[in-house]
Amino acid sequence: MAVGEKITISVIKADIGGWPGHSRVHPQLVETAEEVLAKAQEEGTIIDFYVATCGDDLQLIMTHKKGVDSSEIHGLAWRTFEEATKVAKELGLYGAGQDLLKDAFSGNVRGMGPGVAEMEITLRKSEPIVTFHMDKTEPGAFNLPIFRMFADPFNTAGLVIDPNMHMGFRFEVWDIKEHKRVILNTPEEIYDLLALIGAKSRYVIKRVFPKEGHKIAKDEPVAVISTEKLYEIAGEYVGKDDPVAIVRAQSGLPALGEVLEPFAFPHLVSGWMRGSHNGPIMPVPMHQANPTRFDGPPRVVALGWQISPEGKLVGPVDLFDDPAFDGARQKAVEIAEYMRRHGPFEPHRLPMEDMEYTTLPGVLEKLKDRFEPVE
Ligand SMILES: O=C(COP(=O)(O)O)[C@@H](O)[C@H](O)[C@H](O)COP(=O)(O)O
Ligand SMILES: [Mg+2]
Ligand SMILES: [Mg+2]
Ligand SMILES: [Mg+2]
Repeated sequence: MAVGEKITISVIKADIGGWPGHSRVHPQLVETAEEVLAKAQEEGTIIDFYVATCGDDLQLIMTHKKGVDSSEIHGLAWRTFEEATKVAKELGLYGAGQDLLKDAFSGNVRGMGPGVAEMEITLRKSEPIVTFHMDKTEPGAFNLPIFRMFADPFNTAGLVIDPNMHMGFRFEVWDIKEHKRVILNTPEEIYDLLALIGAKSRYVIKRVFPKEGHKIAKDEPVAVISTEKLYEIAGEYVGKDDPVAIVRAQSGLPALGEVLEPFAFPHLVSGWMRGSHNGPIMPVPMHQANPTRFDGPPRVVALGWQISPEGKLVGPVDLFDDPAFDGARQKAVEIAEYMRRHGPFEPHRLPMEDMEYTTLPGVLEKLKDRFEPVE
């Protein structure tokens, strides 16, 4: 492994049991995952790994040479989750195995419950990356911050003043209902992009790419977000997707501080209690990523890394463990209070269309026959 060679970074995550309720991951699950991954590292399957947590989600961060969608790496993640699920069951943790929706692994964890963000990149001389980890929300929660990082000159000064970024970026957007995708160029198609990604429960940013002429090849992602939709897999509400993302930084890409800047504003996301409420996303260090109030408010953790020339993960640096984000946390508390005062009313509660994927239709079913025509 050396600078200029291809390396893959995979973040694969699943909720395999909460402690207590849906609030956090028990340390024994982290230890179990570490043991399985350490063995895989010894055997040479992966180069390096780190086991992170956000709320009740266990997150495996791995570097390797097997490319994206590798059955070996996905199989390793699946086995790791299975081993940790055994421990979750022994401890009687809540919702043990919650996100493992299929019984047997079939080559790829996509569509089986876990969330996946992976990118294969050509290692730069110095490779700073940030992995983001969210709990109690959905992939569309990344739309606003990723847009700001790569397309908003009021967030990212480099778009205006760095000749290496001035040409803008390309956004791959998925329509997660119709299972289609489109690539839009910024800055020229910013309004089209916003027309889609403002509808964050349907259109989600999957990847960001550089444009022709950038130092990084045009087909190499500079950001990738997990976009799995659990309710479509399970056919019933089994918790939110709780997405993850990987973002590369510096040297013709947003600087580390430009990557973090969008989270100084705790924007409203859907999720929170029962995946059914809008609320602010609170940027927190890992030790504070434990949703409590009304099972929330939703959290986001940012871990900073340098990838060494050998492909090692040098880190993590817990980036929101900084008083510079105290204001955002305080603002999130204020917004949480304001939203909570609405109780079961929209727009705190999600609109009916989004409630279809929760347990509410089960409640409405019993009223069905009591409706009569209005003259
Ligand atoms: O959204 C939630 C959990 O999501 P998650 O597991 O983090 O994907 C929680 O608010 C639960 O929906 C809530 O605690 C009720 O849980 P159950 O009692 O139905 O398991
Ligand atoms: Mg859970
Ligand atoms: Mg969760
Ligand atoms: Mg979940």
